[in-house]
Amino acid sequence: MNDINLDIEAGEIVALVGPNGSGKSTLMKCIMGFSNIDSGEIWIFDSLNNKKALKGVACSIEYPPLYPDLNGLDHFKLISQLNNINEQQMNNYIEFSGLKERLKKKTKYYSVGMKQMLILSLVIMQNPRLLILDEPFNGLDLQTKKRVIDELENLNKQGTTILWSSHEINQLREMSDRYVFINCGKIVGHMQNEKKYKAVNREDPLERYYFEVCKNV
Ligand SMILES: Nc1ncnc2c1ncn2[C@@H]1O[C@H](COP(=O)(O)OP(=O)(O)OP(=O)(O)O)[C@@H](O)[C@H]1O
Repeated sequence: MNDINLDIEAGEIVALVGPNGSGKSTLMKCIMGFSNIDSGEIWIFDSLNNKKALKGVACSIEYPPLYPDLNGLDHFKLISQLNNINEQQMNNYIEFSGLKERLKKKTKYYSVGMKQMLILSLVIMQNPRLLILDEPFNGLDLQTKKRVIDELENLNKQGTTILWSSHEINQLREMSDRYVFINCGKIVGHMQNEKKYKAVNREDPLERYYFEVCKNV
C-alpha cells in the first residue's frame, strides 16, 4: 500500500470500496496492528501507535477467528468475561445472533453464515468505540442482514464509528456516510453518500417474495 492518507471522524460510517485484491483488508489489518507498516503513522482515538487505544476497537477481518472445538456459548462467555459484559447483555446478543438453539454445537460444525453471525454478535456485543468490519454480510441471509444493519445503525447512533468494506454495494449504501475507493493499494477516490436509504424497504419483487415464503425459517 502507498500514499494512504485517511481521516475518519468519530461517529462516521466509512465504507472501503474497491476490487478484489485492492488492499481493503490489508489497510484494516494495518490499523489493527495485525500487519506492520514500513513507514507512516496510524492514530487511533488521538493516540499514535498506542496498543491501549485498540482496547476500544473491535473487528472482524476476513476469516472469523473462532475456536473450532468450542461451542457458540463458550465463545459468548469468553468474550463476555474478557470485556466485563454482564449476563443480561450477553443474553441479548445471543438472541440477536439467532443461534440460541445451536449454541451447544462446536463452531467447526457451523455453516458459513452461522460463523459469520456468531463473530458479528461477539464484536457488536463489545459496544466498541470503533468497529472494523471486513465483508460483514458474507454468507448472511436476507433477514439476518437486515437485523445486522438495524443493530449497526443503533450502535452508530450511540456513538460507535464504523469502518467497513463489502462488495454488497446496496448494504453499504444504506448506512455509509462516505465511501473511500481503493485500487492497487492506493486511495483513488472519495464520495459522500448524500442519500442514505434502506434498500430493504424498496419495492423489490424478488426480496418481497423471499420474505413471504421464508419468513418462518
Ligand atoms: N499475507 C499476505 N502476503 C502477501 N500478500 C498478501 C497477503 N495478504 C494479501 N496480500 C496481497 O495484498 C493485496 C491486497 O489484498 P487484500 O486482501 O487487502 O485485498 P482486498 O481489497 O481486501 O480484496 P478482497 O475484496 O478480495 O477481499 C493482494 O494483492 C493480495 O494478494
